[in-house]
Amino acid sequence: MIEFKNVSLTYPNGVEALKNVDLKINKGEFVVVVGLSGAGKSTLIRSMNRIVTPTDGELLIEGQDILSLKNKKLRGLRKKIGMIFQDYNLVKRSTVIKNVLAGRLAYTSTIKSILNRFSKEDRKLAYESLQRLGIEDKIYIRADQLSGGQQQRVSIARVLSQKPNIILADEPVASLDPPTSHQVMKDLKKINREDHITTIVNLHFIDMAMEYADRIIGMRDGKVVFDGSAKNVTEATFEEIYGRSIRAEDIRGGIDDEQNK
Ligand SMILES: Nc1ncnc2c1ncn2[C@@H]1O[C@H](COP(=O)(O)OP(=O)(O)OP(=O)(O)O)[C@@H](O)[C@H]1O
Repeated sequence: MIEFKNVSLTYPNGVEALKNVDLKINKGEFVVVVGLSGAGKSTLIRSMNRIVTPTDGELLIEGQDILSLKNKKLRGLRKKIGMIFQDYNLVKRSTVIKNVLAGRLAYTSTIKSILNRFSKEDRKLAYESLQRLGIEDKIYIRADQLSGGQQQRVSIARVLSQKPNIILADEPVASLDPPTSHQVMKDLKKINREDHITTIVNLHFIDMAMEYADRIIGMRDGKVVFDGSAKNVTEATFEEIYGRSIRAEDIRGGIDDEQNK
């Protein structure tokens, strides 16, 4: 379980990005965090693997307050949390398999990783992760030769090979076209269902949030202003979260294109 207890984060420039956040996220949940740009979604997600550190409150992961973790213990936390970014964060000039094996780095000694001596088990796991994403045929292709959707799938395979307990995805579909966006969300949901990995995804498209989330958390101005089952969410809920009416840019669309494929 992940538990935020009265968590606040003020950046050094004085911006209060999180204000008294209280949240409990249970194992295996698929949570989508929505809100306008600047609402604090990235800060919330990045707090959980301490890319940023809240300045107040307690943040418990499996009962442990992670806010004071340092060095080895912090690396231990990050080993079990997979992160997916909008821009994929791949080593573009490396092959797909090398990028996926990077998910094993926390389990491999520095010398072995420099020499590229990953174990047979690690290679098998990396290959199986690519298979689950349906891109095993790209194994020896350089990452920068792939489409955006394929690159995002490589980054998901890298996270899978890390064997995480939690996946954090920060706007994973923001750079993709509508049909590819749906495919990536389906991949994330499938992994969540099959492996029971707690998954927290930031999105700013309301139709995708409604389509894929079990639970939706709405943020505005650093605060959690909505938290509930996706089943009970309507356009009016988003208008309340956003504090304005819905616009075309809030909708990804494309679900029909995907179904017709
Ligand atoms: N490193 C930083 N230093 C100072 N202020 C920051 C930093 N990162 C984010 N902020 C500010 O904190 C607030 C919340 O930003 P955050 O990126 O968490 O929001 P968001 O909802 O993810 O928005 P977006 O979708 O635009 O990334 C914003 O006002 C932003 O300008």
